[in-house]
Amino acid sequence: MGRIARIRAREILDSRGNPTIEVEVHLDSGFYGRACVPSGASTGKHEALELRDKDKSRYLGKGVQKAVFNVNEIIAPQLEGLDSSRQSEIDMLLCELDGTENKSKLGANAILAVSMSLARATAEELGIPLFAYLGGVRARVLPVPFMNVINGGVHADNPLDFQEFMLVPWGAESFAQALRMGVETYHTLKGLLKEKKLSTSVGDEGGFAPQIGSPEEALDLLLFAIEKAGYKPGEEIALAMDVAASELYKEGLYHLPGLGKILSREELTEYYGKLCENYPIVLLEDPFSEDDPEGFKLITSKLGGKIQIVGDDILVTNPKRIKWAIEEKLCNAVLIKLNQIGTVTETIQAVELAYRGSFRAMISHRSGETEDAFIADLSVALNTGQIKTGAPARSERTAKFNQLLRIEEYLGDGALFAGKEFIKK
Ligand SMILES: O=C(O)[C@@H](CO)OP(=O)(O)O
Ligand SMILES: [Mg+2]
Repeated sequence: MGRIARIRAREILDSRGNPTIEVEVHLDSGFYGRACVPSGASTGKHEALELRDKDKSRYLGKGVQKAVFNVNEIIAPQLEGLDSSRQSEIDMLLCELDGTENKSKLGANAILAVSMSLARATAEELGIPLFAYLGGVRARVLPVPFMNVINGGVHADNPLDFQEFMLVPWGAESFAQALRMGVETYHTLKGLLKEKKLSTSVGDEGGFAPQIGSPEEALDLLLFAIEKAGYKPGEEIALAMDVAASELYKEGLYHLPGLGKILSREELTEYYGKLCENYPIVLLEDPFSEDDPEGFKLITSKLGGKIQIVGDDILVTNPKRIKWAIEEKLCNAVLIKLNQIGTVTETIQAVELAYRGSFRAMISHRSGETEDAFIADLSVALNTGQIKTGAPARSERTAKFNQLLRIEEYLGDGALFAGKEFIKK
């Protein structure tokens, strides 16, 4: 296999106009792989460290020149000459070179960009698609797209307390059909908002950010849009929410200013129970704070038999934390974000661990994204059956949807759309 000849990093921009890192790994055979790293806004405090320069004279302190330097000057000399197909070995070497628990020395952004472009370079050299390189012959499940069409929380400037309201077109026969169902509903929703004289401006992930405060109002709008677009709510298109509750948690209570309420863990659980009775909700992400495992335990005991309870901030794609969540029955699914942990190998390990504990896994984008569609390939490679990558109307999000369309076409009759089976409890 090809040997690593040269590694180059550079500073580019993400979808929020903030700097991020891009890396190219060139092999001696002439093939190369390129990858860009995304960036979160509602980040978990146990995430691997995203290295930023803090030099206020450049990009208001958000530059990533230090991470670029670490790749070009520290990582590259160590990796040059190595066989690029030894992904897990090289990923472990990267962890060793860093030497810290949270990749704070070299930066998880620097390390991940190398890890991802390494995988891509090898796939290029082998002449096979990235998903096939990462997943082999088993990789054939096209995920149900969880489409975040109403944004709130720290991703939007509206009063909605909950961060994401998602369409789940799980009744489709193929990914392409699921995407079309979601897109039609998205455009119908836009018309509906206009009719109601509500704003059609969008949040960070391309979902609308109307000036509404209650989750019920958002969910009603979605139900109405689904029906108006000609689909059956629940049966054909279900709903999901990422509450991102770490952002709402202060001194043991959940502050919901948009709704005009401050709720205890028990009251919030009751509220979720009612929402799930009244709406076809199939998944709740981060319903409680990363600092409130008791809340997670409570809701999983109450609703975990019916719907997916997904841990994002609380688990941060970290195998150790996922193990803890399985043992303690904190939730029954895990959100998977490459940059929360920092290498491709550890991300795959996190998913495998989740499966062994009978957890579901959902591959996810970040609110600050790039044109890189790595996660689309990853979702098929690992047969997760579910992906969330925003609304279908901004290029950094459609890049992932479009890549999934290509993969489905490439797999032909071998493709299997996840549908309800991968989502339903
Ligand atoms: O909370 C989340 O799940 C993500 C992605 O939707 O947001 P962020 O990237 O801001 O952490
Ligand atoms: Mg989340």
